[in-house]
Amino acid sequence: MKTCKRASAFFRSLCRFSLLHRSMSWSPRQIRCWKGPESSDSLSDCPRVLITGGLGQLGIGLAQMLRQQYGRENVILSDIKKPPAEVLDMGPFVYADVLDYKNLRELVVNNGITWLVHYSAMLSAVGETNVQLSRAINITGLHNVLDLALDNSMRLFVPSTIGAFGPSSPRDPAPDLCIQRPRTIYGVSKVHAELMGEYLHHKYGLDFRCLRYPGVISAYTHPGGGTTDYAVQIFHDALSTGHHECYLHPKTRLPMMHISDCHRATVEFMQAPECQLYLRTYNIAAISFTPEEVVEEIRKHLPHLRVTYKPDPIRQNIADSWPMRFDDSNARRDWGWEPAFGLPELVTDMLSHHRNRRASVDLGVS
Ligand SMILES: NC(=O)c1ccc[n+]([C@@H]2O[C@H](COP(=O)([O-])OP(=O)(O)OC[C@H]3O[C@@H](n4cnc5c(N)ncnc54)[C@H](O)[C@@H]3O)[C@@H](O)[C@H]2O)c1
Ligand SMILES: C[C@@H](O)[C@H](N)C(=O)O
Repeated sequence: MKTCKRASAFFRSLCRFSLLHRSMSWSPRQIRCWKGPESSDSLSDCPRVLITGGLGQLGIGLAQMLRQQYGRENVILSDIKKPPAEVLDMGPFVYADVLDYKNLRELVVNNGITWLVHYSAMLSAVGETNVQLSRAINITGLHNVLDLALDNSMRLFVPSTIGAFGPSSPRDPAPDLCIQRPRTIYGVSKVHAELMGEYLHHKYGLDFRCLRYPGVISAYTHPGGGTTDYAVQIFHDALSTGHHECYLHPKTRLPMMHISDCHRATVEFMQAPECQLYLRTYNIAAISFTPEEVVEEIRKHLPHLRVTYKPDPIRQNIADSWPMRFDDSNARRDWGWEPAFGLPELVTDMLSHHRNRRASVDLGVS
């Protein structure tokens, strides 16, 4: 609770500062949203957060970052899988299937949830192998959380992705607003989420917030069946066997991001006062690289790394339809987004985490 009070005092003063700072150039919209220091924008109340699909690549780390700011008990992780013991030790966990509306509603009501982070999804590559299930989880599940968020006046975060763009979108860079005609069920469901959330925001005032994440790179958690997964696997392989077989062509460029940048962006965006958000769906960018470029950077640390290329038609096709770079200038302007990790920093950090981890369980390094 102490952490929580400190955090809200900090963000209250930040909000006041930013409103004062912007007073020289107030637009009519900014004036409308200034409701005084104790308005809901002031974040004076500590949020109670529920994360769905929390046992995948991203949920556990986000829960930890939120718990550091708002307290252990105020952030509930949920999923349909059984959590490992160390996750149970970190804080509250509950079973929640996003297809079960009644159970979700009970959780929200009984726990006084005010922020909902909707992470459950089937990612791009695995989604193409089971379109029906993907449609259920990604679209029916989304409708359930939208209804819940609206009925219970929650702040709702739904991540979108570079996969929400398609071959007819501008690819280098892809701006926030442009043609979006993705060719995967994953992409179609994410465009649907962006549009439904924005519609409910404009019609009923739902506090819907959505970031389009690049491919996320993490050392401690494994990716869940996406097209960008090679950029995580290559670090495991580099330190275990010293050989990686890449399923993408060496020159396939995609936007990527270190997991700690992704979590920080999410927390900062959730904390941003409503009056600063001119969009409800923002691109966020950090790095953009090809397999060839990440290999070159890893070889500065591990010169013996051997990489062979065997493009997989499904994932190559998906990657070729996605943006090569993201334009995130709106996020930088509106709520101050700035990544910390470039490619050299990301590679150094990933290798050092993997080395430490392998050493801690007595595994050698190739
Ligand atoms: N990881 C990335 O690179 C990336 C990039 C862009 C966007 N995103 C988005 O971020 C979110 C989290 O991604 P992630 O990488 O952690 O995904 P993940 O695939 O690793 O995890 C998804 C989780 O959803 C859970 N799930 C599946 N069906 C469910 C159901 N019916 N009810 C509740 N939970 C269910 C799974 O058990 C799994 O733990 C997703 O919405 C994803 O689209 C991820
Ligand atoms: C990019 C992102 O949405 C996910 N990592 C995927 O490849 O499907």
